[in-house]
Amino acid sequence: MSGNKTTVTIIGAGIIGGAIAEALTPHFNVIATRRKVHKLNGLEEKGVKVSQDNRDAARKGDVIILSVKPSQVISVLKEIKEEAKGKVIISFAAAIPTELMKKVVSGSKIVRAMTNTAVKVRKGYTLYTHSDDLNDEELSLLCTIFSKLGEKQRVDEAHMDVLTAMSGSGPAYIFTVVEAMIYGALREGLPRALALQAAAHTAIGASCLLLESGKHPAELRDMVLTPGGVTIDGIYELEESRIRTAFMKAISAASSRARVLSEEVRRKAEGEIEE
Ligand SMILES: NC(=O)C1=CN([C@@H]2O[C@H](COP(=O)(O)OP(=O)(O)OC[C@H]3O[C@@H](n4cnc5c(N)ncnc54)[C@H](OP(=O)(O)O)[C@@H]3O)[C@@H](O)[C@H]2O)C=CC1
Ligand SMILES: O=C(O)[C@@H]1CCC=N1
Repeated sequence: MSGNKTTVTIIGAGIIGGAIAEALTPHFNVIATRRKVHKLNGLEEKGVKVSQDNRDAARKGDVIILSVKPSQVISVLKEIKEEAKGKVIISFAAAIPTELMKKVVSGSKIVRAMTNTAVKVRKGYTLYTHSDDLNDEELSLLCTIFSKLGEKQRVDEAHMDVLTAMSGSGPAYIFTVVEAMIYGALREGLPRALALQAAAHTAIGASCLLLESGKHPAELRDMVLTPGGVTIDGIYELEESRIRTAFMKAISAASSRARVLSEEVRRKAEGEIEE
């Protein structure tokens, strides 16, 4: 705690850690680390304290966020083990189970979270699961931290790999769809900027309608299909391209990759823990 504010330490402030640092800075004291510390100059200008020293940053943090690559999680946990004792560690790494992290830092309380790059505009969707040793104050702090990133939801850890493939990876799929729609419009001669605005606002509107109406997407899609009208011809083309199969396969492939990654890290970590 520095002054009245809680200190949040972010270890591995790259794409997602940097976005989290920016989102939390107005509300907390934030310390961010990475090895190439000069790359954090932009964050420093926004009020984040930057450092190369993970252990010192972990010592100063009331809560520690880990946003290094999955393959780096275990070695960073070992490095900060003493400084993180008794504290909450929130890992945003894909595919690393809480139980594996707990083996390395048994004296810390572990939260496994997944969010997405929409944190940059405070519209992230954060899924999280945690060990059962967090007290009410820590749980409340957790909710405050996640709500500064966008929407949040606690889930069963069994769902985390698929949710990583859905919500963590999801912006990449949505951008693929939006990009493809823009290309379609360009083929028809629409100006580039107008095509982008039309695709992006349509995506926002459709998402809001889906969430607010509570209706199934199939029902909402049907409402757009005027008999003998325009949209059904577009949908006919998409169905011929097996677009739904393509997306189903994408989610399955990414989920499988998360499970493989998890196994790879576990095997490597178990070797290191036994040493
Ligand atoms: N990108 C995304 O959309 C999402 C990513 N994630 C998860 O977040 C994590 C990070 O992903 P992402 O931000 O994309 O990757 P990045 O490579 O952008 O970020 C990782 C950061 O960790 C730093 N780092 C590496 N080793 C250390 C170390 N020993 N000590 C301190 N910092 C270190 C790296 O900087 P340097 O080399 O300078 O040390 C780098 O900036 C992953 O585990 C990923 O699964 C979760 C949700 C979404
Ligand atoms: O692709 C990845 O592994 C990370 C996790 C979710 C989004 N990016």
